[in-house]
Amino acid sequence: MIKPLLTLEQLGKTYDTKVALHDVNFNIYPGEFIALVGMSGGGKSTILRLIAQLEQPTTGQVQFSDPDTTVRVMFQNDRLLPWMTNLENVSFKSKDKAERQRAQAILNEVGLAEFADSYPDQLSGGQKQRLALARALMAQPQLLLLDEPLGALDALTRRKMQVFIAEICAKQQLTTLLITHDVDEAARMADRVIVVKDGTNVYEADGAKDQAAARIATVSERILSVILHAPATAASVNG
Ligand SMILES: Nc1ncnc2c1ncn2[C@@H]1O[C@H](COP(=O)(O)OP(=O)(O)OP(=O)(O)O)[C@@H](O)[C@H]1O
Repeated sequence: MIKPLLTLEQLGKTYDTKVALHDVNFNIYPGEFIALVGMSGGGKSTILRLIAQLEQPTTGQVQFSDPDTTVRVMFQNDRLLPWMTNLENVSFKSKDKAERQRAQAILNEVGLAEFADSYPDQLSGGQKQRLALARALMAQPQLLLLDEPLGALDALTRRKMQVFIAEICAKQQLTTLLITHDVDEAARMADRVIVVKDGTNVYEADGAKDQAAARIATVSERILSVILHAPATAASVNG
């Protein structure tokens, strides 16, 4: 049996009296692309912050099979440094020649070869997100967390970036967790879609990655119906 990269076990988070998460249980396996989808306030970002260890859970745990697993997060707000060139944003101004060459190779990989010496403000929204992705890839993460990375893009650029990111992650067999409000995006990009509702994971569906449009539509419809209608009870967790 394949060992999970990490396990979320009975995970819960309470802020003062507000229960943000309760009874979250799922595994993430090496190489898979998971999407967490659900309505605003459901708890998706809290799950991501607990996985990234930016916060500690109130109950339960996030258990990595290897405690040295490298995790990187890419946010919607691209967090690029405007005073550094695009190459420096990826290499973090490393003095090491091999590191600079690796940064340039990653820039080439994300289609920004000719933008190495310009600055983030000279890039379009989609290009900025490619740069943010390049920066995350530079760390050679075993787990990439994507927190609504495409939310600010226009519809066409967003579609292009969905394909682009899914292809890069598949090519590098990079374990990826995407958070999104967009049910179609989840179905299109992920191997597995987990619906998060009222602070817990209520449903899982196989994604439709690389499949025909009709299948994506069917998967999306099923997920949407769960988001809108299924009660978020413990009995339906993973059901
Ligand atoms: N620091 C905090 N203090 C108090 N409550 C919080 C805090 N962070 C999150 N919450 C609450 O926890 C719940 C889950 O929030 P979370 O941001 O995880 O949801 P989400 O599904 O990611 O929403 P969105 O899609 O809008 O980002 C919400 O009710 C939110 O108000």
